[in-house]
Amino acid sequence: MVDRPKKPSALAATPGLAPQPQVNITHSNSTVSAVLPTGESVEILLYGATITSWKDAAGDEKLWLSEKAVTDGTKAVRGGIPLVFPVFGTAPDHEATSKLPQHGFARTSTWEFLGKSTSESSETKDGGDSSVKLDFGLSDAELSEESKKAWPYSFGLIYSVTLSKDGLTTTMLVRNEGETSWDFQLLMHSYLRISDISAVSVTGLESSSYVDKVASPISTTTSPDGPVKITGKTDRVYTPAGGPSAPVAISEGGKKKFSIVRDNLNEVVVWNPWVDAKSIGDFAPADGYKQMICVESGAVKGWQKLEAGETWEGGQIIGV
Ligand SMILES: O=P(O)(O)OC[C@H]1O[C@H](O)[C@H](O)[C@@H](O)[C@@H]1O
Repeated sequence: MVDRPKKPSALAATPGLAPQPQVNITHSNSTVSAVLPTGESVEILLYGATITSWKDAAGDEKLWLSEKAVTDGTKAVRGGIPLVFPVFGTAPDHEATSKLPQHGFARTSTWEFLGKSTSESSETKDGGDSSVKLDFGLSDAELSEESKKAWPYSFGLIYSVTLSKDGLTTTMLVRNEGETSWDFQLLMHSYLRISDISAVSVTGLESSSYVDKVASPISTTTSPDGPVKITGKTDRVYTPAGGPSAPVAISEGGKKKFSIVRDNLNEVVVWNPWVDAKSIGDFAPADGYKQMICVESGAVKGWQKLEAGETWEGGQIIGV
């Protein structure tokens, strides 16, 4: 060993590394999971970059996942946070995306894990990392031949999932890597876990224009000046009057459970299939609709246009 008589005393006293998040790739490379030193955790399936679990420090699950969710990469996951891109629903009248299946290909493509970054916060007493950011990528190179044929554009997506003790942030960067312009829709389809839908109310959607997809014919109307209660099958696309930065809050029994703030995502889709859940093959238990509410942040009204080389970014923070 090299003798260092002039070794700086600070070096000699350097403490061990502060607690770091543990990030693991498990299940034969199909899942990425991270646990903060404070106990919060997240799990992301590379298939669809679908967040399938998000737990708080006490181990309580925040997301609803169907008991019959298929997680082997053969079908979009029923629950968690699937990603909708480049089309919301189907768009038979929109030439460029008309050949794509419902909600596009992002949720049924296998993403690449690009790595993690951490950040420290003085709030963490022991100086450990207070958040972890996990990045995932998808480009046309990774698409199935079928998807490439249906949507023949060059693109790059970077999806970042940031877990902190205060909540979960998901952001998407969309880049046009090709030489022609194209347009897209995008949605973060969050299935939030609640205990009893009859006790839930949603604020932040008051006096806002919304498309009621359950009404026949589908109609656009303005919501009343009060919280939204779910009392039957609900499928609505709101454009909240307060804009993306005004929180949409989900309370249960008067207690706030989630608060969602958006960036560049102007719409909020509220979905609960109610008793029709029994006709959704991978939705279980059939009365599981009582324990979930989808409050989804998206850019789904009209289209986001990207010229060659342009980048677009949008995201949400789900606070607890
Ligand atoms: O069954 P999926 O294709 O996963 O779609 C589930 C739901 O997604 C969104 O919330 C749409 O607004 C609904 O119309 C749709 O039923």
